[in-house]
Amino acid sequence: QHLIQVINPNTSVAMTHTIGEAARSVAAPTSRIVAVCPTQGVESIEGHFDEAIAAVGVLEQIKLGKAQGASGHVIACFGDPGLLAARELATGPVIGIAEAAMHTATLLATRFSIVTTLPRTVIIARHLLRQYGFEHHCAALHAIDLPVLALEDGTGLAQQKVRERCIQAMREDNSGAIVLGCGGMANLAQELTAELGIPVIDGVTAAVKMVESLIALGFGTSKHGDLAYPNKKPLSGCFDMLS
Ligand SMILES: O=C(O)C[C@H]1NC(=O)NC1=O
Repeated sequence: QHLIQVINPNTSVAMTHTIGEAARSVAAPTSRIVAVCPTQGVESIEGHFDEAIAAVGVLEQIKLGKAQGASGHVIACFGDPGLLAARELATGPVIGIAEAAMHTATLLATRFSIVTTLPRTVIIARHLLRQYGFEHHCAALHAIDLPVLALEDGTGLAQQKVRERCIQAMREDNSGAIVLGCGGMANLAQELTAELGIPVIDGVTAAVKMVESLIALGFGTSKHGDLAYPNKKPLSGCFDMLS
């Protein structure tokens, strides 16, 4: 059995549950999924400020996951906050849900669209497309213009908006696939794929399978170069927990 730690970088317990359930729904019998979120931080991540705060919580969870024997880690927020810092700390593979969903989309279609929450998250997704080299693969980005936690408010409004935006994207963008741009949308992908007849990709499930593949191939995060373990030095104040 391999323990795979799935980290929801925001502190929403409801979203952590949604993410954990999605991860378990695709996990191999040889995988044990543990879904966690930071003990302190921000309840939803909707910009660079939130991502900076969340990144510290991600690092704390990576450290805890390593101590529990995790073979790999998923960062289950569409901004992939703290991804490279987490890779320095980790021994096993660390996959962000944005990169996982984007990579998966490029294996299934020549162009994909992204449906996410807020307009400002669309801009951050553009930064990620550039960082990961997928700018030319992404036909368009759409926002449902609702806050992240609307996905957990129980009204179903956000889920309906995601569905409408996906249908619109399929009609207008000439994309062969759609990427869901929020960890809280993880439980929508399967139904939307069946209804729309094109791959609607959630990064949580995609990342879990990628981590499993890398573990099965015998790969961990490279420790040669800039993802080597951090240089040892004293960490003061609240950062002592990362020592
Ligand atoms: O920015 C977003 O919409 C997505 C991102 N925020 C968050 O708290 N979890 C996420 O996946």
